Amino acid sequence: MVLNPVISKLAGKLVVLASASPRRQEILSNAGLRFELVPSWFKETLDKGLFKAPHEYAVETAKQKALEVARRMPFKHLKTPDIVIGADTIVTVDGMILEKPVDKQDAYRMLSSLSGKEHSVFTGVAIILCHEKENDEVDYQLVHFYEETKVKFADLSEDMLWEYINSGEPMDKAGGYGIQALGGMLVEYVHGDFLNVVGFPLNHFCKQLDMIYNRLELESGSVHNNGTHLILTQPSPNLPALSKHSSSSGPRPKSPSASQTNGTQSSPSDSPIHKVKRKDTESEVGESSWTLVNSLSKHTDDAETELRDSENTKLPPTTSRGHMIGHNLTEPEDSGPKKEELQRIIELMDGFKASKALFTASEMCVFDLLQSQPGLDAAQVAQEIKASEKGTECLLEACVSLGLLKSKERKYQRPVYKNTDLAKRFLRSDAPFSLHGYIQHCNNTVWPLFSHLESAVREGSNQHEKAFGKKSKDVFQDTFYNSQEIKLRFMNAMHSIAKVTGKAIATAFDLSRFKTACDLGGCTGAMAYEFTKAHPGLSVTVFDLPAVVEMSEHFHPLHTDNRVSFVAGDFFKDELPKADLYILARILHDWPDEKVHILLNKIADASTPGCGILLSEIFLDEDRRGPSRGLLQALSMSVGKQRGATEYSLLLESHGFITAQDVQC
Ligand SMILES: O=c1[nH]cc([C@@H]2O[C@H](COP(=O)(O)OP(=O)(O)OP(=O)(O)O)[C@@H](O)[C@H]2O)c(=O)[nH]1
Repeated sequence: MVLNPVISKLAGKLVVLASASPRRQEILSNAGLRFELVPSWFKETLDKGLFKAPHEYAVETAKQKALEVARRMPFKHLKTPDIVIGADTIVTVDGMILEKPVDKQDAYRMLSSLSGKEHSVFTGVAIILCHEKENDEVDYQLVHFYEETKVKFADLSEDMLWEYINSGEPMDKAGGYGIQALGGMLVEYVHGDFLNVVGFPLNHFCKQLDMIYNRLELESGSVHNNGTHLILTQPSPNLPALSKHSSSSGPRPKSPSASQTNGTQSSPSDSPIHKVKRKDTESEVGESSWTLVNSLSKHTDDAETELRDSENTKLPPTTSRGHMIGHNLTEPEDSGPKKEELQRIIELMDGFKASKALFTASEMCVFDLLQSQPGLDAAQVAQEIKASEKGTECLLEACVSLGLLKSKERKYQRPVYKNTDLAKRFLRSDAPFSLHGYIQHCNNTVWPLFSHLESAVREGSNQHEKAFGKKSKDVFQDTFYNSQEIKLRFMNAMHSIAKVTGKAIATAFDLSRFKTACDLGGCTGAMAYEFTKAHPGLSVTVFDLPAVVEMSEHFHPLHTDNRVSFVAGDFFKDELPKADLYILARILHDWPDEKVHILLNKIADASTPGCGILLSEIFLDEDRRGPSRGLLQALSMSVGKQRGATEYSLLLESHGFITAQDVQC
């Protein structure tokens, strides 16, 4: 029996703790985790000046410790672990990073700098999930996070300091003290996770395991954390007769009681669903980010977020590990371009080439072909897709470098190609989680719009006319979408996204009290089917434009479920079907505030107390500096608007809905 069910998810897996720290070993084994100990050989010598914030340094060191072990084990231990855990603890005070003291004098300098002051303890943690491939290569999926705890020291007399140093305790401990032993006597208070100070943030670790094993699993696989949030809201019980309000398009008067009822939100500890948490209060659990690393390349799509997050806590660079020399508060001299900086810029410059290679391979049905005929060489593929041999070879090689295809070298023969697991799961057109439709939309609609980005920025308007020769005001109703082919393509895109994300959205909240739902703009019904699959007592009405409903039949002939029905109408003009729960998945960002008010007004009119709205969108950070995915999408949006959680909550509140729960999935 283990107390935490997520720990039990690791039973039967080869879990490796890449740490020599006896405290980390003790914390994890006390929690019931069974692991093998392989201390990391990584030397903690990263240049602190490269990091904008101390936690970035701790996280990077943790990553390097874990990666070193993950890479070494298959060769030196002749086995590949399933999971490798690395950690690094540092102390920060007065703009300095303190690690383990190198000698007594160093310990004295550290401890006297902590005397009478509050300082921060950061532990960066890296969890590496290793996936062995058929060709003996290993793919590494990297999850990393950090935790911050504030600790205040009492004023320390010289006698106390030296007595403590002479005890020998400080020497192998970050900041020169061990809070769990004699060092505890020096401490006035601790704000945050105590075990984080000792060397391992167990609670945050379990939450991450939960994310990995319970929350992000999509049937047989997992999805990348992409910054999509959901809000579940319900009308404030203190607003009487919601449905009796006039249906004017303006906001309803805000109820002063609406925000008070927020106090009843469930807490992260008693529910898997996190309560609404603003960025400025998030430090209790720190930040987490996900990076996918394969054996050849590193996709750092969250690097930008990390750099942004760090800007609030700039540290001057220290010159050596944990030493207090070099209180340099001025900018360091520019020593020329750093490898990491250049790499980031090059990744950005090349990003469009990677996208276009993926789109082209997908359009030319390369992934479908290699699914039905794995092991073709470039000439055979070229013949099948009716393309030049030279061009095909380049495309196949590019796809290999992007982790979409695998190639096998053969003696005196040309290499042969087959799909990677990623391509099998997401890129072939008949895969259950196929993104083929969405990729086609990106290639044929989004790409042309982005090629006119400069005009869009200059003119502040959408570039449909330049890109497609047709003006577009209302993308869903105007001439551009009147073509059957384009409409079908758009529906295909929405269908594939709904299938990939639907289960996570449908299961993010406890919806057991809702019996009927209405998926507004529910398109092909893919999302509705995920809801009925996940909730046996729920019936869902898909409400969408007549032309969409008519064509939706193409998408669900095999999945007929009598709990999913379709109603045709315009949600801005027509009466909405009655339901206990209204689903708004990827809808509101398409519209300006005036239109959103019209729609929310109509939902409020159709609602009775106890009804809810489930909102799924990419939420911008409160400072609107991320996530990039949302901000980049905004560049090609015509009339819509990307918003943050607070902005959405205020819009909902102005129509009498309180934000009950917010969850990221
Ligand atoms: O109050 C306490 N604060 C810190 C510690 C221990 O300090 C070290 C921090 O060092 P690091 O993160 O570099 O880890 P290492 O010991 O070198 O082990 P690795 O092999 O994992 O690099 C850590 O051991 C904390 O437990 C403490 O005990 N009390």
